[in-house]
Amino acid sequence: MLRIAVPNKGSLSDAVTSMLTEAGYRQRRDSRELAITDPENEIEFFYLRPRDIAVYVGRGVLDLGITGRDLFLDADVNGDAEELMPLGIGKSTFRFAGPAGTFTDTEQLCGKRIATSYRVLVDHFLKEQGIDASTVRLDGAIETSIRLGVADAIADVVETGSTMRAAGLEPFGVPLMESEAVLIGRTGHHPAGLDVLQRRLTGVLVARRYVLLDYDIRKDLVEQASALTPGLESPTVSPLKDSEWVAVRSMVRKETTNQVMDSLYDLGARAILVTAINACRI
Ligand SMILES: Nc1ncnc2c1ncn2[C@@H]1O[C@H](COP(=O)(O)OP(=O)(O)OP(=O)(O)O)[C@@H](O)[C@H]1O
Ligand SMILES: O=P(O)(O)OC[C@H]1O[C@H](OP(=O)(O)OP(=O)(O)O)[C@H](O)[C@@H]1O
Ligand SMILES: [Mg+2]
Repeated sequence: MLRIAVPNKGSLSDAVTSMLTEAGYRQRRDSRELAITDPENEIEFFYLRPRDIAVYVGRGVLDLGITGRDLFLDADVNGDAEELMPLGIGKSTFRFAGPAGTFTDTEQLCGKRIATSYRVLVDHFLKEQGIDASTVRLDGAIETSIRLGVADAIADVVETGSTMRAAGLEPFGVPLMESEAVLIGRTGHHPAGLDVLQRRLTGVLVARRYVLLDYDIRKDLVEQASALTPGLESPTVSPLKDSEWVAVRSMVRKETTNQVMDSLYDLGARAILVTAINACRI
């Protein structure tokens, strides 16, 4: 049985649970459940603090885990765990910030105190950049630390940026990293069932990112139309009763759908239909 750790609460929890449900796995109904078994898929889910997940995987106690890339790196498991695939959810940027108008560059952090919940990540970055600053490890509400005099700057997760703005802070310098939820596994280990899990998760990602586009087009325009809708491999072209025309079916990135439809219409395509993809295996 495959044993996998998933976030029990926080920003990643609901998104990861939805993704696993879409991928056909049983998920807990009650947030007090600590673990559940999905016997049909031979997989066991353990609901753990996202910050701890890399530790369980790195020590080989659990086969796999889903956590934030930033949390994974901050757990500092010495290469015992590795990132297997990004999941496109829980996206954030990790940035330095200070009182508006104070800092413009990370070099100005020399000799300053930086508050963060991600001390390993920040210390590593400072060392790499040769910046001699000290870090203050706090659990949360990092933004308040400057006003209370515990730190001069902060390093924290930014999603929309509204928390920082509300605290009168401004991000500065290059971001330390871009994060999102990732599937992690023990380094060099390939447990039975991992391939199926990855195929299913990829299926969810593709179903979320693409739609199916159908349209009719005059046969002599099919090459030009295919250039607009190349699909993942190659569009399906089927004959119509009217031998001058063909029907084309192709997968298209969701966010480009309307532009592609406009271009197809201008080219002469008609009966352009968009259908959502519920599930797929690529
Ligand atoms: N708006 C956000 N706030 C915090 N973390 C976020 C946000 N958006 C995405 N994330 C990601 O979620 C993970 C942090 O989740 P975690 O559960 O540890 O903290 P949290 O969501 O702040 O919850 P809490 O502070 O209540 O424990 C990180 O990988 C982070 O990059
Ligand atoms: O850029 P935003 O969309 O505003 O989101 C980022 C903020 O959300 C998180 O705080 P959280 O609400 O988890 O509180 P915490 O500091 O107690 O963890 C994080 O630590 C940032 O403060
Ligand atoms: Mg938080």
